Amino acid sequence: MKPLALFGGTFDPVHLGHLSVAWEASELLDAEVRLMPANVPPHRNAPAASPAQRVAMLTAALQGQDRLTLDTRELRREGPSYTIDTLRELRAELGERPLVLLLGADAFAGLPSWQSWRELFEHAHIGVLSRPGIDAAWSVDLALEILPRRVTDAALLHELPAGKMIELAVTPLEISATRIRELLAEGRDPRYLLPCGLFDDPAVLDPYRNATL
Ligand SMILES: Nc1ncnc2c1ncn2[C@@H]1O[C@H](COP(=O)(O)OP(=O)(O)OP(=O)(O)O)[C@@H](O)[C@H]1O
Ligand SMILES: O=C(O)c1ccc[n+]([C@@H]2O[C@H](COP(=O)([O-])O)[C@@H](O)[C@H]2O)c1
Repeated sequence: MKPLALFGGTFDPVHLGHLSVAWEASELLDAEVRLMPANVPPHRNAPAASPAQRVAMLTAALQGQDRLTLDTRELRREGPSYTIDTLRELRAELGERPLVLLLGADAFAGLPSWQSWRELFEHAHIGVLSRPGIDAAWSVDLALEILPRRVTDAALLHELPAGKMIELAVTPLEISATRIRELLAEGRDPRYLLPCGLFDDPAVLDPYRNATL
């Protein structure tokens, strides 16, 4: 069965790195991919843009195609947006349909600090997206949990609802939201690091202009 893949993030703002790796993951996994903004990202400072502003940017970014869609379920939940809560909810909705949680290599390296992280595999597979500049070294905890779960054939993820891990070698794009926020705060214009839909409304990037970082 075709998997549903979830790509969670702060998206403060969404950039071409996010879109490109999500698009390639959808091709490599033959999966529907949903971008899912976190309301209160658990392990970082509050985003500069509000949930409504981040949704407006994501909506603009996703125009003109239907392979990548938006899932706003975490924005309806108060408190830290723990991924385990989202996966429990989705698993109850999906029955046996395969679910893949997509994580950049940096987020994946920090997985053992996530809420109930081992339980994530009861509800989903994990797809790890390569990211430039991120060392592939895993902590012992992570390696012990992951190595028995690792597969290289994406077709296996269509046959089981959850429990496997796959590494997805995507085109390296050294773009981060941090760098984009820095450029905008300096009064610069990171036009070609961002999806062109974000320039339809000049006010959409205001949360980052003249900001104190
Ligand atoms: N260029 C990229 N290549 C691969 N994965 C990425 C890239 N940018 C972001 N990701 C992944 O996208 C997910 C959401 O990331 P997030 O919204 O925090 O973006 P970010 O660019 O890492 O932001 P920030 O610089 O604010 O931390 C994470 O799993 C992250 O690892
Ligand atoms: O569940 C957790 O404990 C947890 C801890 C850190 C990050 N996450 C999720 O990981 C995704 C990427 O987070 P971030 O901070 O890199 O944007 C986003 O969906 C977060 O909600 C989840």
